Amino acid sequence: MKLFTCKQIAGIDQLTMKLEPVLSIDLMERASFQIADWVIKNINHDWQIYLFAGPGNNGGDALAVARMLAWSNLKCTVYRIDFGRELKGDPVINWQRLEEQNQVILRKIDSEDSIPEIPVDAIVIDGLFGSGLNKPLDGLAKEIVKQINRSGATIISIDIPSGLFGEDNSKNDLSAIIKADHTLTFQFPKLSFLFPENCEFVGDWTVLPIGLHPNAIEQTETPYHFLTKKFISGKIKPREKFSHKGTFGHALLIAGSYGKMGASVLASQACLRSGVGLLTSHVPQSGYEIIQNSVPEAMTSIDPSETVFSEVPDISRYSAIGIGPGLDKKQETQQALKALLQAKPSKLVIDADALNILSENQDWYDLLPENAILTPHPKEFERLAGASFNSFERLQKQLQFSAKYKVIVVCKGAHSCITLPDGKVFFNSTGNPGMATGGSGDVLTGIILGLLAQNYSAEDATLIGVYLHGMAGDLAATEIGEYSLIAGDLISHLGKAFLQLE
Ligand SMILES: NC(=O)C1=CN([C@@H]2O[C@H](COP(=O)(O)OP(=O)(O)OC[C@H]3O[C@@H](n4cnc5c(N)ncnc54)[C@H](OP(=O)(O)O)[C@@H]3O)[C@@H](O)[C@H]2O)[C@@H](O)CC1
Ligand SMILES: Nc1ncnc2c1ncn2[C@@H]1O[C@H](COP(=O)(O)OP(=O)(O)O)[C@@H](O)[C@H]1O
Ligand SMILES: [K+]
Repeated sequence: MKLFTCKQIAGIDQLTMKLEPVLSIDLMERASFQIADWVIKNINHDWQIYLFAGPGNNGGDALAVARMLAWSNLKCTVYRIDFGRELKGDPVINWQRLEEQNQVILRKIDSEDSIPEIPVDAIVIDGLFGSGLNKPLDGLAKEIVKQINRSGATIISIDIPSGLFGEDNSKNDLSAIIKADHTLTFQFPKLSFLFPENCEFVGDWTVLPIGLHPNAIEQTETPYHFLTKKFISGKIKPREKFSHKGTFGHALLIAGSYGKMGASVLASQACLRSGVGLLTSHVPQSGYEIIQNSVPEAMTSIDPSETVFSEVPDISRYSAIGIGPGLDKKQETQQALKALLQAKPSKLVIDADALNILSENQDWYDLLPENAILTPHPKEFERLAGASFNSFERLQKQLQFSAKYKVIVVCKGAHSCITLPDGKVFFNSTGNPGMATGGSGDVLTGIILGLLAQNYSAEDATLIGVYLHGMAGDLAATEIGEYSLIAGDLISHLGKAFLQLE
């Protein structure tokens, strides 16, 4: 699914009106109906509803929603912010319709004194400002936001929490943003919803389709995408009847050190469960029995060192290489990693300590093979590319890194963010907090490696791998819950995840 900036969404609205065609007031009615329908289905009807309406179309939505909720006999009061300017356009029509309906209490807020006290057991519907916000809120608008946030009431924001920008909030006043419990957003999630620091404002979010025109969406170019099941399913290749293990590639995994062999075991098992033909796990001598006993399907390549990775094996027979989980950062490992990069493997996934070694030797970045896949978590990315003020800034750094070194970067998190050298960005939609547990990342490395070895392109191996990994986590969580989920559960649910994508 494409993701757009608020400005682009406004353009898509305009195009939809022309192409469908549909009048703006009717599009607002359609959007508002979706909100009202969700509210009616999801809230306690005995509770008092406080709707806050701003001066623009977000306020217009709130006015229409109030009318629709009153049809269902919900107890509504509308508070319209009055900056002393005349309402314009569709909000006027919706104000008139509300007056004519005469079932909703209508109030204006024109000073701090007229901001209502809101009881804890109320529902607030926030239609103050939407995608048309043009500067941080201040004055009366900010006071209303603060009062709503203080109330402890359940807050439902229309389209976007008022005060939050859809993309960059680096310069925003964070004390002047609604902290919603739920955000009901039209047609596309806004980019800022996908950044962890905005979770306190956005709460849970739901996308409500409002029938924006497919041609308008198609015509509007964007680098941003949200991974969907349909998109990923379309990339999975069926296994041909006469295929054999040679068809599905031979992966080499360089992982594990004395005391951290679990990383090698997890990544190896995940790689095998991802459909690879053959896997060789390169381990230090002390890891030999461990890997043989726990992953009998894998072949082994034994390092001369007792404890760490110190020497690159002959890489010519492998279709793809994964390196990093549990590797440690000893001097001999650092030199062996450099030697591997100098050998220019054509398909490479780099994770964990291999990334940490790289960040301590930044002059090696130029050795990174084109389309290498780097899978840092945010801290590892910070070591690679420097600190960022927030996730939006980090995304800019990630894009620059991908473009400069022609590599794919996966910055892992709740919505893992994938950047490609050509500037495309993909956010993941699967996964859950149960996956925030040691070894989850090792599993991802194994999955991506397995797909790469099967000759998926670096881009597809990354997108499928990240999506599948989160999906396995979601399937595991439905069975055993998030608390007890451990990395091994991701591996045991990979098969079911593949089945859902076939
Ligand atoms: N997406 C869709 O498909 C559809 C979208 N729809 C809805 O439209 C919404 C977008 O509406 P919108 O463009 O009218 O902007 P909105 O957010 O109401 O705010 C603009 C108003 O606020 C003012 N203002 C701005 N910043 C301010 C500030 N800091 N402090 C004070 N004032 C400030 C600004 O005044 P100005 O500064 O321009 O004078 C202007 O009056 C969108 O979120 C969705 O809910 C649906 O109805 C139909 C389908
Ligand atoms: N809250 C979350 N929601 C979804 N996925 C998550 C969440 N927390 C962590 N994950 C996923 O779990 C993995 C954790 O990787 P990482 O931090 O490298 O773990 P480790 O180093 O322990 O293997 C990543 O793929 C990340 O996207
Ligand atoms: K809003």
